Amino acid sequence: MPPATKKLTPMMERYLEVKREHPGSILLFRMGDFYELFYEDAEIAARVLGLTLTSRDKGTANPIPMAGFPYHALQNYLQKLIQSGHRAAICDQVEDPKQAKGLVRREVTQIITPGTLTDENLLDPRRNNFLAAIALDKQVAGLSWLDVSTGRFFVTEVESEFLNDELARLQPAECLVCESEHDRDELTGLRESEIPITKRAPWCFVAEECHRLLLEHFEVQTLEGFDLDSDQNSLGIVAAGALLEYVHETQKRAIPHILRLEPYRRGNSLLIDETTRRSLELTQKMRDGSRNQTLLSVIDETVSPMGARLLSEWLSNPLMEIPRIVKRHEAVEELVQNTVLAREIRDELKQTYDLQRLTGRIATGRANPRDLVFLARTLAVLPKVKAKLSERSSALLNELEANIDLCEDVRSDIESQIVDEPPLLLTDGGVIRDGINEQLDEYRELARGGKQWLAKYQTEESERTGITNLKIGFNRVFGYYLEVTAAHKDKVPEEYIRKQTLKNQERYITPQLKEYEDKVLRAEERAVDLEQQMFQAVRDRVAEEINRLQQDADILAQIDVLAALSVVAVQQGYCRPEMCEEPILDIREGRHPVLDKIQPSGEFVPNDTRLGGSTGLIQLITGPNMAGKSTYIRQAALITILAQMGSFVPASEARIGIADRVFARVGASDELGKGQSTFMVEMTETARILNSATPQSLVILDEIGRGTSTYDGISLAWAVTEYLHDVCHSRTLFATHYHELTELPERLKETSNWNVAVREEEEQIIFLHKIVEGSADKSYGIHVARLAGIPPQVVQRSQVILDTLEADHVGGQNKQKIPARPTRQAARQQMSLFESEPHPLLNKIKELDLDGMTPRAALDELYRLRKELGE
Ligand SMILES: Nc1ncnc2c1ncn2[C@@H]1O[C@H](COP(=O)(O)OP(=O)(O)OP(=O)(O)O)[C@@H](O)[C@H]1O
Repeated sequence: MPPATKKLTPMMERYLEVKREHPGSILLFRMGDFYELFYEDAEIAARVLGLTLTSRDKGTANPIPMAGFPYHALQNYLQKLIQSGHRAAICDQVEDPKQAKGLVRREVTQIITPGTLTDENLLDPRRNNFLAAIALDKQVAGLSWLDVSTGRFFVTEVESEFLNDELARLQPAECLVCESEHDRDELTGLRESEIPITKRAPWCFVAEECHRLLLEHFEVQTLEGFDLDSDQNSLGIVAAGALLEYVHETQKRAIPHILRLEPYRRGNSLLIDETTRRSLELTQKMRDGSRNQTLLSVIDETVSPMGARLLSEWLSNPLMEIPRIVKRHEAVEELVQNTVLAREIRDELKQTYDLQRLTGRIATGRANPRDLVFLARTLAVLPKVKAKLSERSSALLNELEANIDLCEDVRSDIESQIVDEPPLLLTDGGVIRDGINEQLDEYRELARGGKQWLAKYQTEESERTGITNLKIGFNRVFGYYLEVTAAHKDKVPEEYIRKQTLKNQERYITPQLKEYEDKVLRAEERAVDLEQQMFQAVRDRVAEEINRLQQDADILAQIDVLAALSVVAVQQGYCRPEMCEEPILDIREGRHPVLDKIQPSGEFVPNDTRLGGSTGLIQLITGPNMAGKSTYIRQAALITILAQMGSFVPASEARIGIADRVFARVGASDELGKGQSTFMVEMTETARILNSATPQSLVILDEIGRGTSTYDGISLAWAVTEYLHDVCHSRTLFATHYHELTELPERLKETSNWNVAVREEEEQIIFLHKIVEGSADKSYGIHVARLAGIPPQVVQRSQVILDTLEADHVGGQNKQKIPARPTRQAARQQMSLFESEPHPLLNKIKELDLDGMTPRAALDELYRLRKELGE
């Protein structure tokens, strides 16, 4: 910031004023054709955006650091700023510099933050970009989330302990919290996550004010119409109000496309906590957070961004009510059976644009001419989709078809006025069609035909006055003029007004020429102005129909998802699951959807899974490392989730009892950075399962108790299984290496032993990946260690130790001592046998023709070899 004593120019004064009003944002200050940054902002921009750092008032005692970029590169630089975790305030010139008296007025027209992006260049088309807000009470949290680009706005209240699960589901791009609540324990998870947090002043979270803001925005007297009771949902309303306040502040314009506040009820969908979501890799890979090789990536066959976002929502919120699930299954089935229909519908959907985000831009007045044309093209698809869906047998497809609003009026408004291929920018002109506005046609005619008129005027005047060499010229000072040489001076008519006298010529103007000049010169400008007005009128008219457009967007998204699921079902050979209320899981020839897709066709070994009903509730799965235990237990969870989201499942047959929650505790997650030990994390997660699992839940456990001493581990795993059996009574798949646990089925009637078959061939183990009844007798861990490249010396040594331990275990009393390990030298020699080149004598021995030698010759050879060795 500048030293107080320094006298600044009025523009820099304005800059500082705006900067003070927007603390925490990088200020992009429009100056002519550039956006300029000053002081610390310039230094940040130089670093983050790679701009050259220069200075204003160079050579003075206090030069101001400065950096800038051309205005048309704004989107590019904004993207980099946002991605590097900054927020940007865009300060534009809000009056025409030509008409400005004095300094051009500049105002911040938008604040860009990660959660309030609306520009399509800054958004991932296949993901929602949620802004979330949290309001805390003692045990409850109000949570609200909104995608400003589409206008979808939700609210809920959750017990604080489930806040992280909800955030993991939503993956917001930015989260608002009250600055006085920022450090509270409930927000530890949020603080440790990568979600950018924006602290807001406590006044943004005042309940009455938040409530008032919502009423005002939706222009309603009460929120009951949204199925929200102000009292019961007060914390949710605080969060929603605080969120809306922030959106107003950053968008700086009306946001009429936010039409509804939808209450979200946690209990209505299958609950999947944060750990489970991560462990099962539903939408993100555990290791790097990428989308590749996740469940979402293998089922995402959608052809539109709206469909892609909805599919991800369905996957994140699988349903609980059978009729709703079955309705989706029926629709998918109809499309599976009619692949031609599915293909044709998808071909139509490929012609659509992102209707939800287009609508958002239209409503906020940010739509450009192309957006309107894209909207019209999307609407043009509606009658075709509607026709294809007419008279279908499934209820959902029928319902969607019936609700499609063709919006022909909107489309004809656009098509009748806007050209088919308009320029991106209104200022380029040529947006509105010819022949619909006389004034506009005249301007255009003038602009195009101006030169012809001048030529005609010149000829006419020349003939009329007899000035044969009369010429029309133009200069910047007084525009168009008629030029007469000295020889014809006396023929100049009275009405000519002399403007300039040169050595050999005189220059004149006439009222007609001026009138025409005025028209020609300004025609283009006026045409553009008029086009702008006409375009805005069309846009405003379209904006009045947002409700209908959003409904169509939602319908197209659903059709896209259903068609995509049908394509997956056909391509991957999925079956329609039968849903039931009883807590059973009966999967025939089930496959892991991701591995099945990435492995070469036919290599994945299908397995049956049967839990509940007459079969026991709990399966203990033992078996060698690498055999496929984790894969098998995860596939059961993934199949349940797929079924409940409305998809077909990778199996030949499946009967699935609705699950209220799916829990997966799989391996050690990398929480060490968060100050917790691996074992602590494992136990915390297990505690959570035991405290929340119900007889409707499905529990997937992989290796409980591994992070502590063997006996502690076994004892914990044992007791956990008993608790799940006796108290939770949940369907459970438990993969373990503790063979001791295989005694459990003798004591717990709902428990059975399973293992993954392997075949031993000579030294080799062949993994068959087949789950069979009974317990495994060996782990083959050492074998797997060898496959993984553990040094042979370690492998051998571990085999010796294992043999001793096993003998102990079997022998009971007479504890054997683990044999001492080889000395270092011996170990080294042993190593050298494994690792270095074979000794040259070995080859000589190998090459001896023993059968062709006499005993004497053999003895001689032996002496010779020994001598050589001695040397
Ligand atoms: N049913 C199957 N068909 C084909 N390949 C499979 C199958 N199940 C597992 N695999 C392959 O075996 C690998 C190991 O599987 P998985 O991780 O499930 O083994 P595991 O028994 O849990 O091992 P560990 O006990 O070491 O964790 C998988 O990455 C996959 O490549």
